[in-house]
Amino acid sequence: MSQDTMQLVIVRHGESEWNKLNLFTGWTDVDLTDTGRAEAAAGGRALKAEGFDFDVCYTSQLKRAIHTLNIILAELDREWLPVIKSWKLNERHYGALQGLNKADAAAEHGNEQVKIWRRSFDVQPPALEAGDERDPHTQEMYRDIPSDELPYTECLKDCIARAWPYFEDNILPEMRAGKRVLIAAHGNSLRSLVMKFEKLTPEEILEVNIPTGVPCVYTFDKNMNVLDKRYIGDADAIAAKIDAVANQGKAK
Ligand SMILES: O=C(O)[C@H](O)COP(=O)(O)O
Repeated sequence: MSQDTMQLVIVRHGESEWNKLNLFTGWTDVDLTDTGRAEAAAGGRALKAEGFDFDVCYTSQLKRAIHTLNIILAELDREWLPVIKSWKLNERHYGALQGLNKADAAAEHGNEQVKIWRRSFDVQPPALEAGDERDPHTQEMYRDIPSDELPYTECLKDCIARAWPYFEDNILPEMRAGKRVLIAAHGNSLRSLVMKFEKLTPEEILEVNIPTGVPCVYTFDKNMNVLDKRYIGDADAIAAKIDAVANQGKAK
């Protein structure tokens, strides 16, 4: 990397148990499926084949992202790298939709409503009731997080409001210092970063879907303008995966 450019690799976790069942997941802490583990391993091998190396890694507090990162690091023989976990990179909180089937929700509420819940910039899904068993305020995982920072639901705008300052305050300084950074996170926490990286409008981000387990490399100039963006892997297979994500919210 020349001193004038900065490189960042982002990867969405591989297929999770709830991706497979097509359930709204959000902060539900489900694991990867065998397919998801295989996707992560393939992503790691693709990075290795292209000669990528990293100095520091970031992920969320959710095991599907953590395990994806671990599998990639194993493929790269870099399990010793520092890994920083933050809830600020968690998936967008899907509120009371968490646990519902996306296609069933579309059959009940219509494809358009489900697309708004999934992809709109500033429409929140219905919120959890305080004390619901899914309420992060009651979960051990978040016991150190100030209660007023934890959500009951989030739209993309809310997710950006926590993920972007985290990126600017913690990750960007490492990139500016010349560190090669890998982020393993989630469909919508990564869409939050992508919207800011690519300066997309709310209309443009609506059509962005991120495939599972495929590393995406960004090259920035020192003012964080994107010079290049590319997914690593077979273009047709990646396009099919992106389509599959977009179609998850359609009635069968
Ligand atoms: O939280 C979820 O259900 C997924 O991780 C992302 O879902 P989406 O593509 O429906 O937003």
